[in-house]
Amino acid sequence: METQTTLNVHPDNAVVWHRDQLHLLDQRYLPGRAEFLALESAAATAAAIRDMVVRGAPAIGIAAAYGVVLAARARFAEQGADWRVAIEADLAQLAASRPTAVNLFWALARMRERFATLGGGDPVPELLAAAQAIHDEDRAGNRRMGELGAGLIDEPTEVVTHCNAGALATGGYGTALGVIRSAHAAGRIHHVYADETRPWLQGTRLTAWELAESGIPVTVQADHAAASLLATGRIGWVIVGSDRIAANGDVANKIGTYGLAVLARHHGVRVMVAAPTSTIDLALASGAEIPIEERDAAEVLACGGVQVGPAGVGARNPVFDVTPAGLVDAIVTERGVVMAPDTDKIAALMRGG
Ligand SMILES: CSC[C@H]1O[C@H](OP(=O)(O)O)[C@H](O)[C@@H]1O
Repeated sequence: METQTTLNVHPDNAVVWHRDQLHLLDQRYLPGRAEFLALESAAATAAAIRDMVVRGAPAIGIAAAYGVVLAARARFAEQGADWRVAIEADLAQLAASRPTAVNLFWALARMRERFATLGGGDPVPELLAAAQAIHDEDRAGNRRMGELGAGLIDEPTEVVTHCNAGALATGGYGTALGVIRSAHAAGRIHHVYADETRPWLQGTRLTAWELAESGIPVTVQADHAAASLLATGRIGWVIVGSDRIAANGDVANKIGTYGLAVLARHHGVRVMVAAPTSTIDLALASGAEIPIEERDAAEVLACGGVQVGPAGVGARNPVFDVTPAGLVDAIVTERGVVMAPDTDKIAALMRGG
């Protein structure tokens, strides 16, 4: 883990442990306003995840892991050797922050597993090492996914992406944008069309910023413009991330992904989902069991923080949907690629087969 000497605003620095504090690049206002929030408690970390200061499945898990370190420091100071009992309330608060990204629960479970291995002294040094290992593994895995995903793109093409599955959503480099970065470097992607991704505009604000910073040609489009673009035949792949993948390969991702996948199949465009194996939830047989977060209706009735809908009108705001495995051509993970995913193939991947 590189030691952060300065908090420089960069997509790879969405989550930074710096001078014994957790620093989050506030993604609610990027790219216009770039500032870090410094957090010193699990409660503040849970609030930051809930309020989408930090967002993106792996980044949420990494932030929560550092939130456990903050909790352990406070509980050990208060309770001494009894910190393990008191900290459970903090883990529950972190687990309640957002329901869909399974990486949150995976990271909390991995941190809790370390509790049993610790002695009676200060748990912070070893728990900090555990959180940094989660962070470093995620960043390294994204590089590997980038190589594997780029290898699926057999000729130079243009692609569509949805939401932000970039460095900002992960420990660095990105999942879907990691594939795009690696494929662009290999000369296999020469243009990216980024869906704006209403209502939170992760595409317009975050993906466009990341790709522009990386020197990758990017064009933002209204979400519904993807259909006629796919009809042109110019697009080789739709490349997206994921928040939770069920045991049969069904994929939960940002709202709109399912419709994009239906359109892609209709127009013969392949769909690639890039996600670390920490996003795969073998406990869920299918996507029907994935909890889908509903956020405040006000997010739909506003744009860029400005109310645009009439007062008194209701709105629905599911922020994820589920794409059936049958519409996914490839799931790319750090352990390998699953083509035409199904339960047996996912199980073999997770066994290391
Ligand atoms: C690399 S996971 C990115 C994933 O998370 C996003 O959701 P949110 O911005 O609400 O956290 C979106 O589903 C991305 O594909």
